[in-house]
Amino acid sequence: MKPTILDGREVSASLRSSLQEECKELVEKGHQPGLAVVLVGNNQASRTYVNMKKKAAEALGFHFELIELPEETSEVELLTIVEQYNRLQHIDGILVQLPLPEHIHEQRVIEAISPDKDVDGFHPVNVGRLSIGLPGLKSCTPYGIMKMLEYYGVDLEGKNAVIVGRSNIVGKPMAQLLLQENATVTIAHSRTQNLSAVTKQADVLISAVGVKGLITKNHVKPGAVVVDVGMNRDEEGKLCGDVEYNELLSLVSAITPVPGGVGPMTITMLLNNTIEAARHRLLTSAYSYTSR
Ligand SMILES: Nc1nc2c(c(=O)[nH]1)N[C@@H](CN(C=O)c1ccc(C(=O)N[C@@H](CCC(=O)O)C(=O)O)cc1)CN2
Repeated sequence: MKPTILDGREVSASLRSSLQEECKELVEKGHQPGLAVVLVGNNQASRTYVNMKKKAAEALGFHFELIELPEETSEVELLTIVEQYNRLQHIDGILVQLPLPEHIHEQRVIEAISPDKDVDGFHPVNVGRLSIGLPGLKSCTPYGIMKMLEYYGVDLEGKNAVIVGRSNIVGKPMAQLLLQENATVTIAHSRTQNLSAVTKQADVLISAVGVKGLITKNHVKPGAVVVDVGMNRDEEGKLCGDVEYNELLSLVSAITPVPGGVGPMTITMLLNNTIEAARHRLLTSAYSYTSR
């Protein structure tokens, strides 16, 4: 039987149309959701992603500000800008595009963003809240994967979920989200012994490593659901994931393509988080929207 292709563009289109309605409601209440994105330096891929964020945010009706800073920007200058945006009442979400130039300490910058405006979900307060099941802003890529699995009706209850990769941005929050849905979760990583023996246990296998061709048919149990978070380039410069997609089509029950799988969900969940942040600030803060 043909596998279900987990189509991130389709899921994104559906979620974005609901988010557009939610944005309209907030505007009618007197507040336009505001997103500020900071781009430091000349990384071309980062510039592409930031432009995609701008286009998506404006299409929904958000107020969007792009703060472009030169490669030589110091950490102190960047921290000062983040602190300014923390105080701006018309800004609900702040995102600093990663990676940052090497002379800037990424974690210090992440921690400078107010947790209430941390639409990437990377601040330790949000990470901690996720780990104990409290509401908070969630990391966009794993949150998007959960939305995708929900859209396609993938049952997680009691299932073996194996995540390959233990990054703070994808692997670890992915584990927390799957655990919340009662999956039995394993995180494999670069020191895992006999990786294929571990991944073959997976009903749901998520690869978030960034190594082209890492996951082959020898790593996958027949009928598994496979989610590819990898963003790699092949010899011709074409975008590809961690998973040997074509080889797995006859083996799996569902699979994400690259491009067109997880990637679009990352930006959709950023939009979702900005709306969540705006709603939360509207409910909890005493500030007046007229003070903009
Ligand atoms: N502050 C952050 N920095 C980075 C994040 C992040 O979530 N927050 N994630 C990645 C890059 N990223 C968003 O910033 C991102 C990557 C890829 C896509 C995407 O839609 N990819 C498309 C293909 C696009 C292309 O052709 O190049 C796809 O997979 O279909 C969206 C967002 C690192 N930095």
